[in-house]
Amino acid sequence: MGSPLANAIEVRDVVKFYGTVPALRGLSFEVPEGGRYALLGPNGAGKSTTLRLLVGLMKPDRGEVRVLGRDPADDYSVKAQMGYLPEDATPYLALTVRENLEYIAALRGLDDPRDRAEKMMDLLGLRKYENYRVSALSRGNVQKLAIALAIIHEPKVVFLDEPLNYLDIPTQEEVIGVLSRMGSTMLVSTHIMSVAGRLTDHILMISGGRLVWQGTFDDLRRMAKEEEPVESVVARLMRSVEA
Ligand SMILES: Nc1ncnc2c1ncn2[C@@H]1O[C@H](COP(=O)(O)OP(=O)(O)OP(=O)(O)O)[C@@H](O)[C@H]1O
Repeated sequence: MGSPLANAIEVRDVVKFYGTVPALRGLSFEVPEGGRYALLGPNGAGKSTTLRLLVGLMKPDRGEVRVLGRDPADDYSVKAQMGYLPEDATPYLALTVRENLEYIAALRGLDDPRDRAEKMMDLLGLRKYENYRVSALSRGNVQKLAIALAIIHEPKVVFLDEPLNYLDIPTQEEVIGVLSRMGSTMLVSTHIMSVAGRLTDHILMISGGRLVWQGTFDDLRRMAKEEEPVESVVARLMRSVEA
């Protein structure tokens, strides 16, 4: 479906209000198939809203969003090809780790939910908690399970909202390894530059509901003055827009 150069994600002139609060004010960007892009911006920039529109939970007030060429709010077949990790995702609290994985694998229509659950537990180091109810897990292990549930069906396009929240450093490395080995198109929302740098190779910087800059990490590094850390280049770009 589509040529190798097709865009997996398209956001065109999108405006979104919550009541009278503007969250997005004419946001546009594209992510090519197989691209690994970060949506980087300060608190309240509109990152989570953008992901909610892209997974079809809401519709834009103006403009359009497309995933694999289709409107995610109207087309259920495209949802089968997407994975979504919301911010602070909570799996079913009364079910065990294994039960959550098998249940979601079954709902996703996968051939062998049990096998798939086994695979995800091994991949994300959840095996020793397989019979724990979610309510008894540490917050970090809840996050790992939520990531496993988002990618259990090997989606073509993955939307991850602050995926490394709550994870300790070794676990972050483990999760970065798992996500990096996936061939999916990936859009990762974060306000932390180092998270963007570990998981993606292209930055979409947003502030105040608009795209303010985009480019690669090399582009950013080239913009750095002598000895200037990349984080400070990002802060400079954000300030230049707010001013
Ligand atoms: N349910 C809501 N009702 C009213 N306003 C909202 C709602 N959700 C978000 N907003 C507002 O919309 C704007 C964008 O919010 P959004 O959560 O998309 O930003 P964000 O970049 O994800 O922020 P954060 O990094 O803090 O999660 C903010 O001004 C926020 O206060």
